[in-house]
Amino acid sequence: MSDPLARERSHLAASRAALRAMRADVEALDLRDVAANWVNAEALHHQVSERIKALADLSHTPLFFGRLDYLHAPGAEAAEGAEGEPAAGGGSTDTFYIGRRHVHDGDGDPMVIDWRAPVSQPFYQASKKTPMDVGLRRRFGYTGGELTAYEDEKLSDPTEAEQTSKLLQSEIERPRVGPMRDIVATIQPEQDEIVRAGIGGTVCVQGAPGTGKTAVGLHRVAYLLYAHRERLARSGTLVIGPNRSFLHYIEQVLPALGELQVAQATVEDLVARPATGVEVRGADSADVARVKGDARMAEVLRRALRSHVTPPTEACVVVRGSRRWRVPAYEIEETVAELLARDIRYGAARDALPQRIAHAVLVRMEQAGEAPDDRVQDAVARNPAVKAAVKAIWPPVDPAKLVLRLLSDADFLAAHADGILTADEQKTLLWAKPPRSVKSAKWSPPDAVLIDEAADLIERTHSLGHVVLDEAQDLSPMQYRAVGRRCTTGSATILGDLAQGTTPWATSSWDEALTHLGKPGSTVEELTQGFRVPREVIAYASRLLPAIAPGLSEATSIREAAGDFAVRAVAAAELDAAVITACHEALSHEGSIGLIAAEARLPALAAALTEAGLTPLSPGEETSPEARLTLVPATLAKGLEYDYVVLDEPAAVVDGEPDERTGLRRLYVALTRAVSGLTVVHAAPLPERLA
Ligand SMILES: Nc1ncnc2c1ncn2[C@@H]1O[C@H](COP(=O)(O)OP(=O)(O)OP(=O)(O)O)[C@@H](O)[C@H]1O
Repeated sequence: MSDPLARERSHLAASRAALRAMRADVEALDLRDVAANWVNAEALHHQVSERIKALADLSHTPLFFGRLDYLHAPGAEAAEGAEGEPAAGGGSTDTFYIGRRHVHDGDGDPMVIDWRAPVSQPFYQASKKTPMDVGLRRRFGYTGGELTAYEDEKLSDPTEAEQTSKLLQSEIERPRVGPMRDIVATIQPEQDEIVRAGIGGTVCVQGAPGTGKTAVGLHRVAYLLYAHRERLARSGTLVIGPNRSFLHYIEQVLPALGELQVAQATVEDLVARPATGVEVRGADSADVARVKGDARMAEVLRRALRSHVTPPTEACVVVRGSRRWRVPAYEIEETVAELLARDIRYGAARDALPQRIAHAVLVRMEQAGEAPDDRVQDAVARNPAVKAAVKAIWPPVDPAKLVLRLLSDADFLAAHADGILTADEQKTLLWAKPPRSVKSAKWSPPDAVLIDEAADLIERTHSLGHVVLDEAQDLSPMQYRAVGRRCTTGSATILGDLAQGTTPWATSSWDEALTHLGKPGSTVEELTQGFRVPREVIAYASRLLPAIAPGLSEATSIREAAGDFAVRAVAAAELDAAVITACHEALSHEGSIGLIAAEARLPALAAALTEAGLTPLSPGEETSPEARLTLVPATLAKGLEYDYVVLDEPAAVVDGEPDERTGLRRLYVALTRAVSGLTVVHAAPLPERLA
């Protein structure tokens, strides 16, 4: 077989056979004798069935997408994950095929190396300048699961010129259908650096629209799970996104990379039941939400909580048998002062107090010649007199009740907010009509965050091993704190774009956000290469940058296709019809279509679409060849992308927001969703900067 393509195809066939054999091996496992008891057996069966699922050979996802021929066998450290004699297919012992998962033959020798293994890294990082001991890098092209092409770079050959990869380019240009897909075959060097950054540190990524932030964050989770599997299996990982439709859009990326265990949530989910026990049914005006989301609220809550601690006024007298033991008030007071000064969690201090009082009793017993042991101390700690004293001094506090009182009792609020919040701010916080109970209160999302903060002051929140926070620019300081306390002992990947901040409290600096997250001084990386938006379209959208985020650099576009771009002015009476025409035009192309419009325009557009026989999908709903058009409220467009975008009435999108800057940022988001074409249709004048 001298034809290289035929040789590669035969390696693919052999690898697939090896994968089938691996799966058959697992399926054939006899678990009856291995598991000692029923619970073990259940757990084992579950593990095995997960493993069988993970070993499925998916015909539409190529088993490998690249190959590296090293000049020398890689050292032991680099070869981790590639143990055994490497693939024979390439004829050399230093040839490695790179794929989504590890595949080995019957002797345990690798046929395909996991893209996350150290040996695979040069596939993403090596260049003519730094060949990383790689002689040949080969990329494979597939058509419907068939290996049909390959492309070589002789990295260590000085006579060969650096060239851009056609396969890479066609992958980037490929039309989008359905949910987000992985980019494992084409991760770029600057992206790879973020993906493989160590688990110890938090990384923050600022990037213009379409620079791959979301993609990088998801691949980073997959990488960390590979490199620190056991640790993260114990502590857990979580991806946080702005809303359900966004999470739905990204939910298949990690499973496609073989990672089925990563939880996903919105920030609202984090602090909703069961974390706080309250149901969110209300909403706040921007003014109220801004004060509630301010970091100073943390100090108000802390003060309010600690105000429940009341120094004892009388001695604690414990009766045991015929004897009475008396711990004087001043002694208990000293203990209380010491616990307060230690600044441990309110609940932990409350748990410690009975033991401390009991210890004081024990000291007296010993002084009286008794020889009490630990059991006596425990019994004294549970004594009704001690319990009553603790209840009076350090009463249990319910976090929701604490927040309820702060928001309804002006004096209580003033007592703890004076010097922290202005009188006006305090007034803003107070409910006009205080609810009667925690249950009947119409809690808003910012309230739930306050309750979550209070709950953490009482009892430490469980920390995960790694958290990815996407669209991070939109969080309030209090929300950052809520995310931060979920990774106090772990690390985080923070992804966002300051120009796309559309909440009134959107952050203006990553350093500030990182401080609220509890990760001050973490590295901030910037991505500027755009993979989504065509050049002309990104240039048009970037006209808004000086107004919405001065100082941020414009994204470049590495897409070769110029893209379709049109701005159409029509008479007001023609607007709906012109939008429908633009949708029909878009539908004549391949791929997904997004019609983005202001909330206020949705009913009219939905009616016009229905009349035209076009039934639109909702954001996050899966597109299919029959249904490719989604009607997207501008408020939900963030993070999503469509091949063709029709943008309805920019002025209405701007007017839909409380202030102009937020409106223009919303418009910037809407303008940057298109992969292949954008048509702007308007009747009202365009915002000045676009006109
Ligand atoms: N290295 C790459 N190879 C191929 N496609 C890529 C690459 N990086 C990103 N993309 C694609 O570019 C598009 C934009 O990526 P992504 O959504 O991650 O960008 P983003 O920076 O999060 O954008 P936004 O700021 O709009 O949320 C996606 O379709 C993604 O798959």
